[in-house]
Amino acid sequence: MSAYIALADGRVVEGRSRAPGTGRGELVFTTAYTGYEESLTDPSYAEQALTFSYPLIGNYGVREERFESDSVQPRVAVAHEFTDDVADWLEREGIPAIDAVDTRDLVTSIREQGAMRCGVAAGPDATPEQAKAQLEQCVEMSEHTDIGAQVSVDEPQVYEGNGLTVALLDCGAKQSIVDSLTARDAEVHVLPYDSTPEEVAAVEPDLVFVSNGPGDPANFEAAGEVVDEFAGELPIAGICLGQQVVARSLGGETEKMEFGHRGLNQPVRDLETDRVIMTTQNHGYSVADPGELAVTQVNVNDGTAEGLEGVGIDVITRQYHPEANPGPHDSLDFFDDVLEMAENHAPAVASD
Ligand SMILES: NC(=O)CC[C@H](N)C(=O)O
Repeated sequence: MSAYIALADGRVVEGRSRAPGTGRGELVFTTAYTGYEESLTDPSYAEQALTFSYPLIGNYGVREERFESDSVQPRVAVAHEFTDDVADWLEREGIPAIDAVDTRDLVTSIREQGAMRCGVAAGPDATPEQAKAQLEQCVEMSEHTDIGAQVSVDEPQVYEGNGLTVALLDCGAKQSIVDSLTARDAEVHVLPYDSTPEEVAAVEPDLVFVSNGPGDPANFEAAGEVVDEFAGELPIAGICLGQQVVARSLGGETEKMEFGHRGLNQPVRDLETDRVIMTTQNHGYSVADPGELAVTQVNVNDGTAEGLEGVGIDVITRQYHPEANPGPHDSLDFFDDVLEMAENHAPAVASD
């Protein structure tokens, strides 16, 4: 069965349909060699077409306990070869999947021209024209202004715990972030991405935590207002989109990267200890100006900001994914550090 990927550069790439349908999104690639279940369920991939550069995807099956959310998040999946397990899963989820593609060539195009819009058509009756029609409807990432609503909870959800209370602004949070906090006894209130400062204050948090999420951080204004309201008063943490939202709110700026960082072996140097750790990443924007915050960690490959900290205020953020899933566990201590910051933040814990 045939499949077509129409690229914004005018090319149409032919492959084999492994799950039928049409779709569109920003074509990006990940170099992750494991963790396809986690990547395919990571809400940060919403509105994207995900290409795996690793040639065989699916060789250890599909197990729900490894999912980061309850559905497949990219709009399209592309690989050199998908196993039947993964192809069947994507078909059940209605996500077009295409393999038998020269992914080395596709990745080279993305590296040279940047992440680009694409449209796909896959299945017995698929035609290049259908793929091109999808491409025509495909908008730039920053134009998905309602993307938060697609991935956030509608109503607050509470994970009970005996420790500190965390208000987690769910901009498309991975389950592992919640799990990393509850594993450290925190009571986690997962709040809608557009919660007001009053709604956040109502849970009496010891820590405000802005999650990862898809698309342009400029489209998460409400989360920025929460940060603006509480910075200096309550400790603040952020991961990935969370770092970007926090930086923007505190006088910084973000910019779109050429093709982003997506993989499991991005080296990050801590400027204080000079130690290098391997990190999991999945982002297409970066913090170009940290505003009031100090850059404490940088990417060894391109020098982009990987960690930010407050100067005189309790803020710690990371551009990479300390929760891993998939990927290395080098930076799990981030969760200990932010909870310690919250524990030591003098006015946060009421003494009746
Ligand atoms: N994983 C994330 O949180 C991604 C953040 C943002 N959507 C980006 O692409 O940069």
